Amino acid sequence: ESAPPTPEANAHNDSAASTIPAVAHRLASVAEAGKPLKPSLITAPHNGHTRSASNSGPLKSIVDDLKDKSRFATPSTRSPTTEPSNPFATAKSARFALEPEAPSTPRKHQTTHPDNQPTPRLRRKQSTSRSLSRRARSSNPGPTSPILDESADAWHMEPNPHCNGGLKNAVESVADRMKKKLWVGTLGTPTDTFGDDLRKDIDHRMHLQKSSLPVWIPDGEFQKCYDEFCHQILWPCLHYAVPDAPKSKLSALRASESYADYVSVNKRFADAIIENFQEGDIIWVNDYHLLLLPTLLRQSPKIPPTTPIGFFMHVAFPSSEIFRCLSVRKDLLRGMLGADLVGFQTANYARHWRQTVSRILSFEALPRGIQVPEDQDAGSKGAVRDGVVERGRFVDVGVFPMGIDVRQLHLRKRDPEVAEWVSVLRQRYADMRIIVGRDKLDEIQGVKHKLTAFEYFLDKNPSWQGKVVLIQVALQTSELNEAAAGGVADVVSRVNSRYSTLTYQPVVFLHTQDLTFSQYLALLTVADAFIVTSLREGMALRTHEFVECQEGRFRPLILSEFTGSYSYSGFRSCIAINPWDSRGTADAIEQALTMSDEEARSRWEDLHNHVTTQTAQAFVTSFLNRAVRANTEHTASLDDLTASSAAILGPSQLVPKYKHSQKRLVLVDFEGTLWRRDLTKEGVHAFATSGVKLPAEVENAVAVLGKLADDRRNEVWLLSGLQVKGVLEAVAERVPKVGIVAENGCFIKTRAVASGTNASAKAYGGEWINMVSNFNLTWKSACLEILNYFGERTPGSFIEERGASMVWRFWTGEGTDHPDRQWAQRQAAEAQNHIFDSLGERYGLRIIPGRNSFLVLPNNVSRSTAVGAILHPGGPARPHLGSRLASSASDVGLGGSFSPAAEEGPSFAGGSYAGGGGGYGAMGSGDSGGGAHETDFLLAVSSDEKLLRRLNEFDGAETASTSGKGTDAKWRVESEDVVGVLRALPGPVGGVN
Ligand SMILES: O=P(O)(O)OC[C@H]1O[C@H](O[C@H]2O[C@H](CO)[C@@H](O)[C@H](O)[C@H]2O)[C@H](O)[C@@H](O)[C@@H]1O
Repeated sequence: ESAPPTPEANAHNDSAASTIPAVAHRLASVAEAGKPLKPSLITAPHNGHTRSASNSGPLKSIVDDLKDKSRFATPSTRSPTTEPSNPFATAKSARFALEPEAPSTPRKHQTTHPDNQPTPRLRRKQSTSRSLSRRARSSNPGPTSPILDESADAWHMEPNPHCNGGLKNAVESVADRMKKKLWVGTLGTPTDTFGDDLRKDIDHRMHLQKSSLPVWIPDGEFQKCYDEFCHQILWPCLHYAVPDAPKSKLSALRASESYADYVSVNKRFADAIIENFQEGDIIWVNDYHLLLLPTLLRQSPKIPPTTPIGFFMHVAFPSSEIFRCLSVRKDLLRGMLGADLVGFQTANYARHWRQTVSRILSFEALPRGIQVPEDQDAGSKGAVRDGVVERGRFVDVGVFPMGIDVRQLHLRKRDPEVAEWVSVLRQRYADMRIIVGRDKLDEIQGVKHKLTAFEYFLDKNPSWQGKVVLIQVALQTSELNEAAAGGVADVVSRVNSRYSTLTYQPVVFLHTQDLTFSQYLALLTVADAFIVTSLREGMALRTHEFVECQEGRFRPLILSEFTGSYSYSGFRSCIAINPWDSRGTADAIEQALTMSDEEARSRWEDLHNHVTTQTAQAFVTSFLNRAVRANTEHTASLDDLTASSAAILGPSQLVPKYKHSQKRLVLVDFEGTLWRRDLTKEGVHAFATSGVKLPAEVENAVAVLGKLADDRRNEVWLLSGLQVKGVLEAVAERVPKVGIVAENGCFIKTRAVASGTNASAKAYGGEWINMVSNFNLTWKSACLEILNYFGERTPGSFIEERGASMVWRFWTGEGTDHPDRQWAQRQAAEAQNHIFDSLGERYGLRIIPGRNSFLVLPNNVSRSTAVGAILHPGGPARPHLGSRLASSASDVGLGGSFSPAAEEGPSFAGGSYAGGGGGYGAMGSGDSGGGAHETDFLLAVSSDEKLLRRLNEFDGAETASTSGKGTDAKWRVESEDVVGVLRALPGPVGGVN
């Protein structure tokens, strides 16, 4: 994949030392001295290499192959040897001839063919796949043995064309803002024979000169990890090719062996990073080669939880239906979940990943990320209660489109050498149109599809024969991948044999190593169209480069709909193609070649607008900022947790403060805390109808709440996931002064209070407010249908239908290892998938998986949003406004500035209960007719850790967790003790109660 250049770094073949890059960015204050570093690849000392990872011999260049084939297949149509197909080869001699008049720019920017390098043939061998290059050198002494370095140094560095140049350039583009950084990666050359002294020397120089930390990996292990597991299993799968497709050369057994090496490589990276870790580092792990690394790092006691870890996936991510074919699917996903932030190139890839995690690991997938339950998180234990995940770690998921460093490319294309080659190319193809493509030579990038379509185009349009040339630049990949792409050479050969003449060759097939970056930029500049036919691709930055180079010409881009680039609106102004449709692609070629300048320019402007706004700089800064923010949010409460393991709450901790407070807010969970429900079908249904008699346990608890609510200094709220009808209705009747949150925030019953200061004053409030009245609830019938279907297959399961939400209880028996439970759990996962797929996005639903049940409810509604509404001055849950809002809720949305659509409602932050202003005194104003005091006592007893964490933001809040496990709350309390603690709070002194 091509990428923008930097003055010292050639974009498409120059990249960081890391061939598997993980980046630890040190944002320490020490400024990096000197110029930006030139990316490097270490080459082996010529006499020290005996690696035998493979004995297959050097990879034969496909160009050579092609030339051989063409020679035999099309003798009559070959261009004369004096005019080779490579335009640069021809032009080069012309250029040399012109040199006295047009002095050539020294090749200081040129990294593909530094002047001091060996022959191109040898260089091509060096530039094959990282591990294949090792093979080439190890098994073939003589012409293909390691580069003989005659300089004083025993070894030297050179660029690696297979690295992610886009990433390297992106990071360098913000070098001025990133004071210190360290690239962590592999060397891209066999290293088994390197002795200790050499390794130390390399470590030292890489660190000093390249800010790089080499990870030493045995050759065989690297080869299996990279060429086998990464390229034969993961890469195809991530690009929608099922791993066990017949074309895959790896048996299942080999795949699992190579996975062991993948694990090992990831561990070596983890060890290297951990050993070199410095307090304050941000760790940025890049791409699919290192999926396990985030969790390996997160589990290390040497990496503090406050270290931001970001993971970015440069390549595509498929639908869960494809990913689930991987035998190690769970391990890979868990590996990624160690990050604070997981980033993707497009919203679709991000969505696929969230769905895959939800389906395969059964974790809650929210629009903003993944909730990892505590018992699934590294090293912690806990439970999910009544369908609500109480505690765990949150992993943010975001979309960060990779871009190019437009500024640098702009500078680079002004290089006189580029202009020189532009003029050479114009002469060379004076009467012809040029279509350019640049791809990695594996099946996924669809080179064969492109060539087939081009052949079809020439066939269908004889008038274009002799007038258009396709210049295809190819980046070699591993032997196996190239085999999979098999047939490219044949198609080139066939097209050339069909349409070549003495002076015309329709397809010019070049390797990246056959041309310099200046030449490539010149090609992009003179191109009449650029064509990408990837069957699937993460982004495709070469499209960005083409657009930038077309400033002034504005010729069109022919782009596969299956690239990341295409998913951005600016890129919709390309000529879109389905690469599998040769006919359609041929039509697109014709459209591109005949497009009016006016139309082409208008399309180009849209494309260019994207390229110049979604830049490399924007990519790096937004990713790192979000990773830091995510970590800050995730660990804010952990600080408290680690500092104080919550003590047991008893009345003595509350009474003094309570006694001396005037405005109090008490929030208490209902089921699971005040009421231990019978969760059998009979037990649940017995209390879900109107007119139920409250169980004694509940009667007792609500009497205590009622008494508290009688104190006019107190505002008491019951928090529940249950529907209104049934028990909550009865509670509301029994204790009208207690406010109630039902269905996790879908409904709120305001407190019934008196408006004046004496007992005869008129009571108001006490209405049920529908907080989701603007949500379309028609999803419920479709959801019921799905659940009924799965219910029939899951003995003992039943549905708990509520007003705006629904619970499927798939297991009510004992034990977690029961085979029937395992079956039920699988059915539950399937049911969730169906609901999520068919209804999730359409209706804005979320699914919260529990241990034996799952809950389906509207997005962005939770106990936290409900408490936001309670705290919000003048909000829908304020008694004095309740009546008005009850009737007009659907007109005004969800109440003034408060809106549950803001995911978790209004921020509670602010350090006082008053929230954003107006004073939490509004809470008391219902009773007092307008008190201006702020609440000075807040007690929350809950198992909802998210809620407790948010309430902790208020100074002096007394938060108590009933979850029975690790908590961020200030206190712990057993559910059965809650009523006792509340009862011990002193009754009112004076007043009207
Ligand atoms: O060949 P690999 O070492 O396995 O690496 C995979 C490819 O990574 C880079 O491309 C990916 O990232 C680009 C920048 O974000 C993106 O534009 C592209 O679509 C991705 O596939 C690298 O540039 C390629 O050369 C590698 O093949």
